Amino acid sequence: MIEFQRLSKRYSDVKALDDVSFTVPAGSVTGFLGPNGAGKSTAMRILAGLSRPTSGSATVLGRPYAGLERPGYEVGTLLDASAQHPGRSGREVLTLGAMMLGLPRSRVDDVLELVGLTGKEGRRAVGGYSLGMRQRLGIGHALLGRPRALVLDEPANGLDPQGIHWMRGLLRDLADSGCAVLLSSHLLHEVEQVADRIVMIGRGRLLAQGTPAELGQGRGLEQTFLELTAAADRSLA
Ligand SMILES: Nc1ncnc2c1ncn2[C@@H]1O[C@H](COP(=O)(O)OP(=O)(O)OP(=O)(O)O)[C@@H](O)[C@H]1O
Repeated sequence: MIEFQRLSKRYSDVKALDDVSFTVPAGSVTGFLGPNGAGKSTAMRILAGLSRPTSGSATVLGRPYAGLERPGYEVGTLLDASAQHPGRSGREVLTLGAMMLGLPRSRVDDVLELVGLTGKEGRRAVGGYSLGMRQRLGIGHALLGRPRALVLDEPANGLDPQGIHWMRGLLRDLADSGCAVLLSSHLLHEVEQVADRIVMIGRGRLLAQGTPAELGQGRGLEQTFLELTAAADRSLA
C-alpha cells in the first residue's frame, strides 16, 4: 500500500503540494490526474525519496523510502523515461539494475520479453530509442525486483496505441496479483479505462477521489476534471 498523509511541499513562494492525503491500496490501479504544475511529479518524487516534504509523509508499506529495507523489491519507480545514459544499451541498463538487486541475468531476459523489447532492440544504445521504447525500458527497470508497489509518472507518453493497450493489460495483471499501482497521466480516457480509483489534484490541492464512475457522475471524467481544475484556479487567482 502507498500512502500520502497531509503531504505539503513548498518551493520558496510556490506551494507545490498543500496538505494532500490519499491511499493507493494493494491490488489496485490508482490514476493520478492533474493539469500541468498540479504537483503530481512532486508527490511521486517525494515518495521515491528524491525530494523531502515540507511537512507530512509519503510511505510505501508503512515506511518512507529511506526506511525501506529492500527498496527495489518493495517499490518500482519510473519518473523520467529519458533519465538513462544514452550510451548504454537497454540490456546494460537492466543488467546494472539486476546486479544492484542481486538478481540473476535471466531476469534481464524475462523483463525484456515482458516489456516487448526484442533481443536486437535490447542491444541498441538507449540514445537511439524512441520515447515509447524508453518508456518500455523504464517500466521494465521498475519491475526488475517484482515490487509490491509501482509508481509511474506519465508512462503512456510516447506509447503508440498498441503500446498503450499493452501497458493497460500489464498494469491490470500487476494489480490483480496484489501490486499497488500509482499512475500519473494527462490522458483522461486512458486512465479511465485502467484505473480502479482516480485521484485528482490541482494547484497542489486534492480536488476529488473515487472510482471513475463516481467522479464521472454520468457526464464523463473530462467534464468533472475541467470543472474542478477551473474552480481550483479561480480559488487561487
Ligand atoms: N525544483 C523545483 N523548484 C521550484 N519549483 C518547482 C520545482 N519542482 C516543481 N516546482 C513547482 O511545483 C509545482 C508542481 O510541479 P510538478 O512538476 O509536481 O507538477 P506536475 O503535476 O507533475 O506537472 P506536469 O503535469 O506538467 O508534469 C509547479 O508550480 C512547479 O513549477
